[in-house]
Amino acid sequence: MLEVKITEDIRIGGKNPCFIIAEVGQNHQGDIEVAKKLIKAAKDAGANCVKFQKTCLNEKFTKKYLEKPYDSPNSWGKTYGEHKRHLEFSESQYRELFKYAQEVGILFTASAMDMVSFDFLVNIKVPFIKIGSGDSNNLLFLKYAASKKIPLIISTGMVDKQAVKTIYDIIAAQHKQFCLLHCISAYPVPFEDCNLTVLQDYKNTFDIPVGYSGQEVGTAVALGAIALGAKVLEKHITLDKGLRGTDHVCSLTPTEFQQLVRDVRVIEASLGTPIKKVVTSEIPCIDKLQKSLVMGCTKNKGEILYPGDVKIKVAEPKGLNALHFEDVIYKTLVYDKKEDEPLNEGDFC
Ligand SMILES: CC(=O)N[C@H](C=O)[C@@H](O)[C@H](O)[C@H](O)COP(=O)(O)O
Ligand SMILES: C=C(OP(=O)(O)O)C(=O)O
Repeated sequence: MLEVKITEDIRIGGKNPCFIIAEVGQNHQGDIEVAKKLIKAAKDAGANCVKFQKTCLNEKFTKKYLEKPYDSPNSWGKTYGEHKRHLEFSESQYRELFKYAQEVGILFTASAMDMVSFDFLVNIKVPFIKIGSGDSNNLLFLKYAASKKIPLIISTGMVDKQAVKTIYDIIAAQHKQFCLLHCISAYPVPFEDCNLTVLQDYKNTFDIPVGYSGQEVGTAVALGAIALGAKVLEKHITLDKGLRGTDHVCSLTPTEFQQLVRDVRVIEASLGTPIKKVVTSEIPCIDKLQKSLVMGCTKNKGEILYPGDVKIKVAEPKGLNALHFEDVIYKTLVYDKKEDEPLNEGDFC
């Protein structure tokens, strides 16, 4: 499988650990100090990257859409435009956050919600750009993004497999430095809609790293994604799930995020090899509790071992591994043997 190079030291895919993105999105409430707290929380939780959402409102939305009333407990204004303006950081605020993330020591990026935002992110030199599910049908934008040759992580919510193949073809025509994330765009996603096994299909279809962007509640599904081979994992992070905003409900607190990262690393370590074998750590238990072949009764040299004469027990010293039961019966004893004595190679012929 191809690897995607994010920095000199960080690659996605292959045998590299899963790349974990803490998605701040708009959980900063439009407050740069909250945004900084979330950057620090992402770093402390062990995420590889912290991500925001960069939008140029007039590029992403029509004027009419921005004038639409947004009457919702999650709203920051009377209209959708007012709401989004409250949540959008300026370019200089983005630079400040980028610098802060560098000071804290965590990769920083954003999803580009339109071409103007894409150019801005290229300009400030983020290591890669995320394209969210809102653009999974935006073939013009995808072509544009591909032409810029910057690594991309692309979510695939709100479209079917045919469209995902189209996304793949568009980017792959330019380069293969991109990942596709399985994603269901609902806030929160009901568990039965997560369709996590899509990841297996992505893995079988595409020769690039695939991952998961999860909008469901909690961490269990994300961990399932790791077991299914996700090489990128994105989850929202929040300081408080009770805050105003559409995404808090499906976000993780800093403590939960930290637990998630820890659990991801445990699962990765535990996936190991598909070849079933006895491993070194089992030897003490083999020595202590694995069963072996012993005499079921006392018999003398020259007598035949019938099935009822051989028993399988935990013994000290050990006899032959009990898997050899069939090899022993109907053989002739070459020594006298007492009940419970182990049976070893050389004891019969
Ligand atoms: C599809 C997409 O962009 N989804 C994003 C990423 O998950 C979300 O964060 C939205 O920006 C958010 O849910 C919008 O909420 P509101 O409409 O209340 O600002
Ligand atoms: C919408 C986004 O992502 P996703 O589709 O993965 O939720 C985003 O990153 O802005």
